[in-house]
Amino acid sequence: MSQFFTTIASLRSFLKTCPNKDRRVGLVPTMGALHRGHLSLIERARQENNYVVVSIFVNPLQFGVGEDLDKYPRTLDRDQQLCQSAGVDAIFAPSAQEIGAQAQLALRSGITQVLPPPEMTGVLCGRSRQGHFAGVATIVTKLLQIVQPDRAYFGQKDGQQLAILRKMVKDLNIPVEVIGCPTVREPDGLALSSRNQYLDTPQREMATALYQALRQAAALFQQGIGDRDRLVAVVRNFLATRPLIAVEYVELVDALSLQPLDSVFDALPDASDPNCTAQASNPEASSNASSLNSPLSNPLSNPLSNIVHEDCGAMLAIAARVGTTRLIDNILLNPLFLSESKPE
Ligand SMILES: Nc1ncnc2c1ncn2[C@@H]1O[C@H](COP(=O)(O)OP(=O)(O)OP(=O)(O)O)[C@@H](O)[C@H]1O
Ligand SMILES: CC(C)(CO)[C@@H](O)C(=O)[O-]
Ligand code: BAL
Repeated sequence: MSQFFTTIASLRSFLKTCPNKDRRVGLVPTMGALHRGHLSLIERARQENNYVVVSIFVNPLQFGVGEDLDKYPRTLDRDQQLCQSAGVDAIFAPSAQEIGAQAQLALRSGITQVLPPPEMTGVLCGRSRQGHFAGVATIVTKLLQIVQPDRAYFGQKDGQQLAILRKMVKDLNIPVEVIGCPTVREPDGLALSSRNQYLDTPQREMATALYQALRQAAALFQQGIGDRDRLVAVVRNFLATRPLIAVEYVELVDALSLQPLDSVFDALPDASDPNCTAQASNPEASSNASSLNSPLSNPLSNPLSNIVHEDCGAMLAIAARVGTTRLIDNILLNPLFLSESKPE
């Protein structure tokens, strides 16, 4: 039975009743309107912890003025049922007042903020969504303080967010392990997203082009081409033929630092980062690897062969409007594997 909490005090009391010895708490932060992407995070948290907490909070701090805060889908009853079936122990669904985050940052929310480095927030989505990642970092810090989990789970679909939260946890010495989880897709490849609900039928059909375009670039990479301009061009050319799609950006960046790359092969591992230096013999990491059938995937001939963590390497990322709906997607390009769920 999933317990349901709307106050910080009641959630904390519940967590205190969980036996401390061998207690492992996994937190899955969400904005609700749960789908199979969220469920994959919950499933992973279930496997790795003995208590799973899911937070459901549509966070005003991370919405800009004119964005979709008011119309963002809110499906709490259904979310509760899904959490129940997925074996979630506690759902935390506070009001904005309870969490102390009533207003958007741009409207002077009056809250102490966590500001990620501008180098990471000034690129990709940060260019058009000013203040968004400060809003995310601030609320995630609050959730981590409230729940104090051992592990927190985030999707690779929001790759910039994942990189920024990894950096935040490291820089602020927050005692939690950030776990990145692969993007879950519809059978035609579209990344699951709560905002897909905004698409009408023609838009939904065309939205699948985002992933198809990324796959074109992945195919080029499989031939050993890591050059930024060529990878970006193949994505842009593919999308240019889709009238309902307006591209905001297509960029190749380092998946951890988010800095622009001229080539996939410039995404060198950070030797000080244990996430990036796990050996290829690590069975868990190796099992995530999907062969690229490329000479580059030969670990012996490849200087990046020790990069096995699923969100290291280069990230080829897209943001685009499909009609009026803004969608994002990305793939990881890494000589050893693509960290992607394949379309079913
Ligand atoms: N398709 C997906 N696969 C894996 N994880 C996902 C997927 N979609 C969302 N997530 C992850 O779920 C967590 C909660 O995301 P959120 O509630 O914003 O859902 P969303 O579908 O990303 O919504 P939005 O439409 O706002 O982008 C985030 O860590 C996000 O990366
Ligand atoms: C991490 C998060 C729950 C913070 O509000 C949100 O940005 C999301 O759903 O990705
Ligand atoms: N999953 C990211 C939430 C947002 O776009 O606000």
